[in-house]
Amino acid sequence: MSTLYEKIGGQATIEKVVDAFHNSVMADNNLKSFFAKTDMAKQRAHQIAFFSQLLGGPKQYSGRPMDKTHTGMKLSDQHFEAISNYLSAAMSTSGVSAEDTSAAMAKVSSLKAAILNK
Ligand code: HEM
Repeated sequence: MSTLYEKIGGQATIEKVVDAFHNSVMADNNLKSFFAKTDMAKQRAHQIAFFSQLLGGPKQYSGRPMDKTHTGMKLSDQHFEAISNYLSAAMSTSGVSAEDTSAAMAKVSSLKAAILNK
């Protein structure tokens, strides 16, 4: 059975998704300040590895776990929603089908409690 990672086009699609996602986040005045001190090249590599792994691709993520990464950011439901919406839109514009996008977003939603540290 093919994984979601394979279905959407593997690494190449995930790279496109992460680039479109980062462009949207960094153009949003309510979100970009969170990343003021972030090395975005490293962030890009970690996001690509993280999403690949989350969707059943190679286990190559070497960053921190989601709760530790987002500790102290005082994130709200609205922040999570805004980021999720950009991610979902980035998948659509990168050619991921509606069905695969919603399956991927279900996996992202399952991380909500850890990311919000709740
Ligand atoms: C929607 C689900 C989210 C996922 C799947 C996610 C995933 C990640 C990943 C994989 C990293 C890299 C960790 C590392 O390099 O060790 C990261 C870092 C980061 N995330 Fe998220 N994140 C999410 C939501 C959010 C939200 C809502 C915010 C704030 C609005 C946010 C802000 C950040 C920041 C600022 C960093 C970089 C921290 C640093 O510079 O060290 N994330 N995230």
